[in-house]
Amino acid sequence: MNANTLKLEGVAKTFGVVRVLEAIDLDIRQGERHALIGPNGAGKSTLFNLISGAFAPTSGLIALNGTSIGGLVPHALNRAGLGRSFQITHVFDRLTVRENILLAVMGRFGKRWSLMRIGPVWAQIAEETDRLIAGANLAAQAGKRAADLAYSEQRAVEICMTVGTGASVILLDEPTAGMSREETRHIIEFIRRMTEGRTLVMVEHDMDVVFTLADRVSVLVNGRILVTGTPAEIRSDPRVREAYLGDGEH
Ligand SMILES: Nc1ncnc2c1ncn2[C@@H]1O[C@H](COP(=O)(O)OP(=O)(O)OP(=O)(O)O)[C@@H](O)[C@H]1O
Repeated sequence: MNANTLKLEGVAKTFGVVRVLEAIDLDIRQGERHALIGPNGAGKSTLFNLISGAFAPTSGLIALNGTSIGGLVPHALNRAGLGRSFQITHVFDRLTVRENILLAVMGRFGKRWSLMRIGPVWAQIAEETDRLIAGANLAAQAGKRAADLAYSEQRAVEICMTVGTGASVILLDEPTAGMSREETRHIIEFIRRMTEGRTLVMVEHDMDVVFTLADRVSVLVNGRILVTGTPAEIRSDPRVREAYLGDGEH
């Protein structure tokens, strides 16, 4: 049994002649919250896209619980227990908050949309949907169309949908992008609650979020992992300061 939920070994990605990622080794441990940070253009999104199956690696191994997943299509990854939320919101605008989240939870229970939602499985689906809605403080919005929500509320719906699929590894791409301080504070608490007992991998620019939420942080610079460590280790690492935190950009 492999203790590392997600393992990357020698992962590289080139686009044409451009080598974007090189020799990436990364061990994401079961149950940890792991942040990927780095200066603009370091390769964070590319790495995230490789892990979530949007791109296949040019070389190297990506394994989930000891099984290679490199190059699997997203729905196959989903079945393997990996759930991804996107930087660009992927909720269904015309459906209500509850319907959106219900859809994600239904998928987990292998159910399709139906008007006859009776029986023990549907009761379980409804219960889980309501638990997510309550956890995200979305009860007052449950009957509203997703299109009519504030941006931060749409992001919360999206995170509920990702968690609702039952994924044991949750991937979040800049979960607080475009949010106010207050919204950010709220969503951090929400993510913390929702990922309890699961593994979280996130790309995040906001250092307050990273240092508050992450158990470990990997710093990516020029397509390579410069260092992986606890927030305290990362904060005090002179290489990180030089390469990233000290560049005055963030
Ligand atoms: N499809 C592509 N074709 C060619 N080059 C690409 C492609 N996607 C990304 N790149 C290049 O790869 C490098 C890394 O990009 P990436 O978006 O992964 O960085 P990032 O760390 O996420 O940056 P940011 O913080 O600005 O989002 C950049 O130089 C980018 O121009």
